[in-house]
Amino acid sequence: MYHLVAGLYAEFTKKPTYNALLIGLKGSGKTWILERLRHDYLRGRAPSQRLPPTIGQNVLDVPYRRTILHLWDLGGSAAMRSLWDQYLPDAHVIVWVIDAPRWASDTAVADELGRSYRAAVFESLFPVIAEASARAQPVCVVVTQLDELASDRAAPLVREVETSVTAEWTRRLDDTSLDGTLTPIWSFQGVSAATGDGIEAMLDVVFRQAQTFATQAGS
Ligand SMILES: Nc1nc2c(ncn2[C@@H]2O[C@H](COP(=O)(O)OP(=O)(O)OP(=O)(O)O)[C@@H](O)[C@H]2O)c(=O)[nH]1
Ligand SMILES: [Mg+2]
Repeated sequence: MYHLVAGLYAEFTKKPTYNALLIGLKGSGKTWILERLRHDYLRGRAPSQRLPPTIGQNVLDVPYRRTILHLWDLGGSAAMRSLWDQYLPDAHVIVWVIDAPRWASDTAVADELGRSYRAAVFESLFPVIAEASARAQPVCVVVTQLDELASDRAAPLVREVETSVTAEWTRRLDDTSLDGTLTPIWSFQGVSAATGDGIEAMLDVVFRQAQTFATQAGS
């Protein structure tokens, strides 16, 4: 009897869980965002320079609005990207992380065949957006490390990323055989994992996107 009651109680009080997948180029700041959330919502340590590049995945469950946001943070190096495909289908929301200083300077990235940072972002982001759009999964593009810019440049840079990414997406749709009816459900957020600025607003947007997708998909 006890087990039955305990089982029913556990089932009754179980919180909905939404999966958020953090991806983006190596060194963009995914793990720092995860550690900032751990710090702000689970009283963990603030992110530090001692964090190594991610090999495989980091996981964090953030309690938020009577639900659990289950975050997967995957390594961004080219060798790690085959992992992304394995996680994509189970994500309720995809969080794509862009590093503001590198976007602003747009210098060549050695690990990305010497492409400029923006070109490397586009090359790796658009297949993910195409796949996500086909499944109606939402994408939150997060521009991070904004504390590295002068304060009056942060908001314009986030807008510039939005304009640039949406224009490039439209251009590629026109140029390729991608289905022209694919419409990304995306949002753009600016944060600093170092200071915590914008993190709460980002979490709220990510949560709402995940919840809407899960409700519509019945998952
Ligand atoms: N100033 C500042 N630096 C940051 C911030 N976020 C990340 N960094 C810097 O960027 C480096 C890389 O950040 P990570 O979070 O490890 O990058 P990642 O995207 O997880 O990289 P991989 O695991 O290799 O894919 C950190 O060691 C910090 O030096 C931020 O918000 N502000
Ligand atoms: Mg990492």
